[in-house]
Amino acid sequence: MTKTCAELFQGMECTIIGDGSEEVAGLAFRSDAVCSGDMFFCIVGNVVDGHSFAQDAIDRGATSLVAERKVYLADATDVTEVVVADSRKAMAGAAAAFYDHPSEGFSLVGITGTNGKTTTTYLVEHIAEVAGNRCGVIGTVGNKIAGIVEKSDHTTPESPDLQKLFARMRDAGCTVVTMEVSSHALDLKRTWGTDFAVTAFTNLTQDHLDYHHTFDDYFEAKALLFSAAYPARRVINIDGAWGRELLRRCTEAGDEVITTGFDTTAQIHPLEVAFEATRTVATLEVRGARVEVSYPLVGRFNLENVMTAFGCALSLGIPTDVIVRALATMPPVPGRLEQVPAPAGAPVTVYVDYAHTPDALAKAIASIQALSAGRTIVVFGCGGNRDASKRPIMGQAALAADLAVVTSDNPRHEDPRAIIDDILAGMEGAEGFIVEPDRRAAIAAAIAAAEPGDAILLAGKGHEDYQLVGDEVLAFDDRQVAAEELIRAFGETEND
Ligand SMILES: CC(=O)N[C@H]1[C@@H](OP(=O)(O)OP(=O)(O)OC[C@H]2O[C@@H](n3ccc(=O)[nH]c3=O)[C@H](O)[C@@H]2O)O[C@H](CO)[C@@H](O)[C@@H]1O[C@H](C)C(=O)N[C@@H](C)C(=O)N[C@H](CCC(=O)O)C(=O)O
Ligand SMILES: Nc1ncnc2c1ncn2[C@@H]1O[C@H](COP(=O)(O)OP(=O)(O)OP(=O)(O)O)[C@@H](O)[C@H]1O
Repeated sequence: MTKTCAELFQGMECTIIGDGSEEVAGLAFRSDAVCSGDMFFCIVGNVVDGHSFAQDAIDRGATSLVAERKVYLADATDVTEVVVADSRKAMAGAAAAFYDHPSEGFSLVGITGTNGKTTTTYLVEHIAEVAGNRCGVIGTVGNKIAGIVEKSDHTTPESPDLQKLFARMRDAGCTVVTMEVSSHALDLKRTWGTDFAVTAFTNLTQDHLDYHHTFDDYFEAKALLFSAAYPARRVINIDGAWGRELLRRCTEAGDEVITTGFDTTAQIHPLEVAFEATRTVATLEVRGARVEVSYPLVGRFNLENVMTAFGCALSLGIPTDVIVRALATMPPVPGRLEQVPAPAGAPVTVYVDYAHTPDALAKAIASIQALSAGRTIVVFGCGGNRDASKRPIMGQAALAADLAVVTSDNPRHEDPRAIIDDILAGMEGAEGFIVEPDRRAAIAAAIAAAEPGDAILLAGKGHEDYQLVGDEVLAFDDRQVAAEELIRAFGETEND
């Protein structure tokens, strides 16, 4: 059912210039995407001022404008103009109203943190499904409605796209939706006006300082999800100082909190753990009770994600025995410590992992080392036109492996060799690493350098099946390339 302009802004502080009674057909924030009857939101961006596209939007058929200053109207036109203090907040609020506040129609779990968001959302989805829910998922790998996956452009979509997606999930009968909430999204108010049942924090380590500039600002963006703007039950990993600060704030605010982590004071923490080749078996203390879990994910960091997901599931009211049963059958998460199929008898094991932050790279290398008796070889690079300050730290982290192969990872508009030079600044004094800007050749070099029993970690691209070079999206899938190079090195027959 369509809404009028005035209905979308009911209860919001704004000045409506014009009639306000016409129906709004849709919401647009890009002038070139405007359709007839749309409401166009003028947003002051980091690159351009969206107010300068108001005329363009009207010419394309917009019948109402939302702006932070009066931009368009000569007095007697049939275009309604809504003047607000903050166009992004207004857009998110109007979008929630446009779709009848869909997030109130299911239990929404919002997960934020530098690493582990995707994995934790998948874990919560699986547990909720086993508990009998129909689920929606929103995140980096794609959006899922009751098991059907769609590609996504953003980890957390812009508010009109997000609310539309929520509405589709509500209309499809989803009872639990689990979503990744990026720091960009929180800062840009994409989730404003959304009703969360549970918000969860995984960790905070270096990333995205190209956008947030300082660690404090990065943290404050994440912390918004735990502020009065988003009342919810909280799940907080308290292994790091940032998590403990969040806990302090949430406790002070009187929020209901479940703490998780290796920290023995956490309400959910491990007592004993065995990291096996294809699964992890652990005894957890869960709010004072001993709980045995066994799940087919590997790596120490995944235990952190499992504990966070456990906390989210308890916050949703899912019983412990159902959570334990669900964890036992957890499907793999695409591109997260995923083993590449190898020819029979190939003496090396190759893993693909999405580690593209220094902390993730360090933890992925440590996880591989714990799984493998041989040496660990890491192939990695850093993205172009993204946080350059993390490059030398990634280089340093890679030195934990026995051999590092430095290569390209979505160079975008930067020269791959210049990116590699930034990485090498963190590897000064180290010996024996290989530099190979061509990612396929780098993977081949790692396989050629491997000795029987070695494990190779291809870090950075995970589930991605492309390489971003300039404006081009070139087909490139680490999993496929590694499988081909393994066949080239060791023959044709594949293992199961
Ligand atoms: C850094 C960032 O997030 N930027 C977002 C921001 O862009 P901006 O402030 O630069 O916008 P701008 O280009 O100056 O334009 C200002 C306004 O004019 C409008 N415009 C612009 C040109 C035009 O011809 N017509 C028009 O109407 C734009 O739609 C915009 O509303 O606002 C735009 C929409 O208003 C977003 O599309 C854009 O996301 C860009 C595409 C992006 O790449 N974002 C990434 C970094 C992002 O959000 N990533 C996180 C996850 C990160 C992670 O964890 O890895 C995510 O949640 O996806
Ligand atoms: N709890 C964790 N702590 C540190 N590193 C982790 C953790 N969980 C996953 N990782 C590492 O981060 C990589 C990405 O994991 P995941 O996709 O779950 O995180 P994310 O927060 O969604 O990342 P992004 O925001 O970049 O999509 C994994 O491949 C792994 O290397």
